[in-house]
Parts: sequence; C-alpha cells; structure tokens
Amino acid sequence: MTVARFGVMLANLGTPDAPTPAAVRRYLAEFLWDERVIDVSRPLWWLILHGVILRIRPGKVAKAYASVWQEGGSPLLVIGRRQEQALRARLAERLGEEIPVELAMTYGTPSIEQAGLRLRDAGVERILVLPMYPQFSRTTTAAVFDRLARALKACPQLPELRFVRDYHDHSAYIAALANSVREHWRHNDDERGRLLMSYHGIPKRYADAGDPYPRHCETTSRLVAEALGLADDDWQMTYQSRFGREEWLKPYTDHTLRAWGKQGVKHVDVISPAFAADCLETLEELEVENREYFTQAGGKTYRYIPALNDRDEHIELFAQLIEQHTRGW
Ligand SMILES: C=CC1=C(C)c2cc3[nH]c(cc4nc(cc5[nH]c(cc1n2)c(C)c5CCC(=O)O)C(CCC(=O)O)=C4C)c(C)c3C=C
Ligand SMILES: [Fe+2]
Ligand SMILES: [Fe+2]
Repeated sequence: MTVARFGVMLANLGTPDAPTPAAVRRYLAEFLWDERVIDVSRPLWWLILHGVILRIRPGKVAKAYASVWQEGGSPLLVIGRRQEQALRARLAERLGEEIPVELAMTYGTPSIEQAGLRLRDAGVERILVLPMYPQFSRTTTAAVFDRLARALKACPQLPELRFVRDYHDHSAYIAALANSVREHWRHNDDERGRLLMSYHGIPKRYADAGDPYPRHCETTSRLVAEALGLADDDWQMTYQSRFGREEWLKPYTDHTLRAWGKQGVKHVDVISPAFAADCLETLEELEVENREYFTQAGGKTYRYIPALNDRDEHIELFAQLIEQHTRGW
C-alpha cells in the first residue's frame, strides 16, 4: 500500500445523534462542559448545567432539531459528509493522489479521536487539521485544538501536525460568499433586499479578553460588501444565537430585524458567513425564528441565503487552503 504524503482532518462542531431529548442532553452535556465554551468555575457550572440547563433545554431544543432533521441525520453531519466526499475527489484530481480526508466533530461523533485513528490506520504520518471556522474563536477553533491534544495524549508517537487557524480574509472565501449572494439575487430576478450578515455570537467578555473573533467577522463583512460594491446603507453585520444572561457581541440579529421591520425596511437578504454548513442555527434560528421577528414587525420579504456547504467554490477553497498549508510535505 502506498501511503499518502499527508491526511486531512476536516473539523466542525458536532451535533446530536438523534432529535430526541436524551440524545440532545448527551450532546449538550459534552459541549457545554467545555471550558473553552463556558469558563464559569467548574463546581458552580456543574450545578447550573446539571441542575437546571440539562433538565429544561433538551426537550425544547430536540423539537427544533426534529423540525430540520433530514433522512440521513442532522444537517450539519449530512452536509459534513458531502463536504468530506467532495474534498477527497477534488484533492485526488488536483494532486493526482488519494489523500485521506476525515470529518471530525469536536463534540459527539465522528469524534476527533475516531477521525485520528482512521488517519493513523491509513498510515499517514502528517496531518493537516482544517477547522471549518473561517473566523477564529477560542470557543470553536481553540476547542478543536484542545480536543486533538487530548486525543493524542495516549499516543506513544505523534504525527507531524499543521493547523489552519482561520481563513476569514482568504480571497477564495470572500469570492465564494460574494458569488453565492450574486447567484441568490439572480434567482430572484435581481430583486435585492438589505443584506444582513449574521454571525454566531460569543460572550462580549471573551472578546474583551482578546478573542479576535469580532475583528475577523468585521473584516469578512467589509470584504464581502466591497466585493459586491455595496454602499454603507445596503448592509449590516449582526450576531445571533445568544446563550445565557450575560452580554454577547452586539448588535444582536433578532433586535436588528425587529427594528428594521418597524422602521419600514421591506426586503432583507440574510447570509451567515461563520457557518461552513447549514445547521440548526441557520435552518431553524435564521430561516424560521428570525424571519418571524422581521415579518411580525412589518417586514415583507425575508430570504435566507444557504451556507457555502458543498458548493464547488467552497470545496475549491478548502483544496487551496490545504495546498497552501501543506507546502513542503
Ligand atoms: C456559551 C455557549 C456557546 C458559544 C460561546 C458558542 C459559540 C459558537 N458556536 C458556533 C457554531 C455552532 N453552534 C451551534 C449550536 C449551539 N451553540 C450553543 C452554544 C454556544 N455556541 C448551543 C447550546 C448550541 C446547540 C443548540 C442549542 O441548544 O441552542 C451549531 C449547530 C449545531 C447543530 O447541531 O446543528 C453550530 C454550527 C460558532 C461558530 C461559535 C462561535 C464563534
Ligand atoms: Fe454555538
Ligand atoms: Fe440557536
């Protein structure tokens, strides 16, 4: 067997195994216990998480998952598998050799450990880790790094490792986002709404302590707006998916959409550049929940533009990132 020069670990957040309260509870218990995500002192957080959150949230959230669940499972996983397949094919075409590519989830399955073992079984000694988070955050990208380090703890030997920290201003990423907006406008007879770029939020405290996430989101947004030739009034960026009571990054997506509806804005196009794959946060929170906030406040048309998912340009972006980060291997 010829061993490939390197393997790729394509990482994303993870998702429950089923749209049931029990599966959602297992998923949230793992996810929300990660100190990179929630940094509250452990004994206090254990009491809040197990005493309150995991008793109430799974039932409600399981219903939301059930509303977006697909035949093959959770959208994040179904799309992740398509991205993995498409990337294998693209790398074989570009590099003329079979490069092992393994989808890995920070929480749930396929875990980072399982993906690492599959790469080990393929015989590769060099691994490029590509977290599918264009904007770096301690809560996502750094959590991948921690889980990988934990998975490697028991190994007597380490693979050679490289890690893509972020790609928030990569020209192929910006072009792919801008083209997906242009395509959406063309499909709608060039009817353009005000463009809302809605990013998953993080607690403001993390940004104050040095998390570069909001700076990365601002740069992505400005570059997309420039690529589309938008004037300042034609677009805005906001943050969605708040969790808990503390202040998160602002402006908030839901508050902005309600305000726009009241102010007489009639048409909105929404894109969510931080999500490499559509998931609960886009298909339910943006497609359904936020649409209601806007239309109930007086807005007329609200259109969600899908994530880059397995679009050709997205897979090409991953292939370019992989080529750039594996030079010399
Ligand atoms: C303190 C809590 C959370 C932080 C910080 C956070 C950051 C963060 N998350 C994503 C991407 C995704 N989050 C998703 C779901 C989700 N996120 C949180 C909490 C925090 N996220 C929760 C509790 C959940 C689960 C749903 C719920 O209970 O409301 C998902 C979707 C997963 C799916 O199965 O579809 C993604 C993707 C980013 C990019 C980010 C910070 C930059
Ligand atoms: Fe999240
Ligand atoms: Fe949400």
